[in-house]
Amino acid sequence: MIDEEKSIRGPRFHQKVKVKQTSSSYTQFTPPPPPSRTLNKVRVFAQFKATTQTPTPSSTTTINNNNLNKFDFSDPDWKTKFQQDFEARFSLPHLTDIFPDASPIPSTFCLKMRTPVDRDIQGHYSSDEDWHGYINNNDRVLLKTIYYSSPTSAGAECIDPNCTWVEQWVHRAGPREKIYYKPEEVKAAIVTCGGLCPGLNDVIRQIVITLEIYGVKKIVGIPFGYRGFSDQELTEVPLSRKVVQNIHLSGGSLLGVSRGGPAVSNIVDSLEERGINMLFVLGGNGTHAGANAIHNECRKRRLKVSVIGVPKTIDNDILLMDKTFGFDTAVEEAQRAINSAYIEAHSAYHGIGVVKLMGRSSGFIAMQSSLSSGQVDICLIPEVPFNLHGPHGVLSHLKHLLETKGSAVVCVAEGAGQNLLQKTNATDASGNVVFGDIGVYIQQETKKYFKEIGVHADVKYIDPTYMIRAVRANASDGILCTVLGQNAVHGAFAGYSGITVGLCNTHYAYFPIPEVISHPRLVDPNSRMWHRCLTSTCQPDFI
Ligand SMILES: Nc1ncnc2c1ncn2[C@@H]1O[C@H](COP(=O)(O)OP(=O)(O)O)[C@@H](O)[C@H]1O
Ligand SMILES: O=P(O)(O)OC[C@H]1O[C@](O)(COP(=O)(O)O)[C@@H](O)[C@@H]1O
Ligand SMILES: [Mg+2]
Repeated sequence: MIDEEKSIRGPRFHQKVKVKQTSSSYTQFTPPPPPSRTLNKVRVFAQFKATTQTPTPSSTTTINNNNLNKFDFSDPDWKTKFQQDFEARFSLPHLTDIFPDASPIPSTFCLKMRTPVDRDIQGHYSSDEDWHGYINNNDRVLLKTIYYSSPTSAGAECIDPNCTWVEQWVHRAGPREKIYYKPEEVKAAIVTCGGLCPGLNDVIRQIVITLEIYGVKKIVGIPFGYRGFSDQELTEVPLSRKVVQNIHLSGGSLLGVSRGGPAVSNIVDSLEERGINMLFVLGGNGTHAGANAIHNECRKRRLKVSVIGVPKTIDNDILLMDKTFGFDTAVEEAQRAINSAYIEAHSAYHGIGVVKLMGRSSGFIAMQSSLSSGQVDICLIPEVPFNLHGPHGVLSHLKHLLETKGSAVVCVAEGAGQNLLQKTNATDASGNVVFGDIGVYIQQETKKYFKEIGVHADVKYIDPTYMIRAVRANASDGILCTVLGQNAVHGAFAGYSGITVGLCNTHYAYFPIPEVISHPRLVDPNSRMWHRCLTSTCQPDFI
């Protein structure tokens, strides 16, 4: 709906344009006709409903309650309404939402660049050849791929109480044939926020390389997270392929990281002053909340700026993605600590090894590391409550393990069992609650317990958290970082903003930021993966 005229203020975009008030509908997606298998599934539901009573969700059923309260599942049209709502929620904010007259140009991104002679006068590569390597704006990726025939199926993620099959499509990431920025008018900035994570340098490197392939000359790094936008002593870091060529060979971030920082309005002031019109933000939940706020502020000020997130969280706590970069590396590196704890415990008389791994509210690293190592007897995560003391507590099980196996290994996520510790009431500069040290607590309580019952126990505690976070990305994360970095640049040139990029059922997709950070992604205690972990450790419930 075009209904008003406003003046655009922006780093390099001053003109009068007509403005859309709604932020949706950059392209209208018509879902493809359902394949025959889908039709079969619908028939299965029909049979199911006809021959059985409506199943009630059991304790093993996950009903996604995000946005579901507004649907009346007795309405025969609820599925259509759900899909329409889903499509609106996952439509990607685009520059044309506020600049409907912005006209795209043919992409300058081309893979046919054999020799420098192929470049035009400004160093671009010609893309007027008949090349079919582009993503169509209507391409989609299926978000959920399992059809659960019953809400009682293990790990079932259901929308309605019958667990009806509903296709949920998200936007496919990649280079578009038409782009909304002239490379010579782009000043791109990269910022890395929050804590460290393996792979940050790989993503920075790929963003720079891809920007250069589009023909961008002005690329800078903002030092030390959002703080770099306001701290006068911190100056922009000029970036080029030459600068970033080897940075992925070491961990950390070339640009530095930080928590806390200036208000969003100050960050956007700084973007305007610096003439930045593409901002690539690497960070977790908090950083993405900031990126989305920056995107909204840019829209409010009518700036032609693309803000693109790349999810960075070693905790793997971003919604809807197969995994985030750095997580794989963390799991791999954690093996060294778990193995050391095992060797120590196994070599001692009545040895107990305790390893603490990162995971503020999500126990993915602890769960996957325990599964992978096969050396862990007790895995404790924030999502699953446990008692230390009492007949069903962890300590009593440790006693049993010493009696039966002679040694034991405990792997605990940092956010687990916080209810057992005194609250610190402290927060870090970003507002995250500072946790008590559950690893130290378990070590102390274990020593105390075995002393009290007069049983010898040799307890060794390993906290490898910062050693894990600082390593360079492994090969698998290296690939993930590479593709995410490239897709971030493609998303910006395609004219999107307020989006992030992630791996979705082995494909790469763009998501509107709010959809992936509404809450941290958690381990589902009813999921197959957690059940597999329990099968592997043979641990009982500790409640
Ligand atoms: N809700 C928010 N709105 C705007 N900025 C935020 C918000 N939450 C966090 N930030 C900023 O994002 C940055 C990183 O946040 P933090 O929680 O430390 O790490 P992460 O992004 O890894 O979760 C910090 O500079 C912080 O000030
Ligand atoms: O000591 P720091 O830098 O605050 O980092 C500790 C935090 O970093 C993390 O590993 C990841 O946190 P972020 O995703 O917010 O960077 C958490 O598990 C942990 O609580
Ligand atoms: Mg966080």
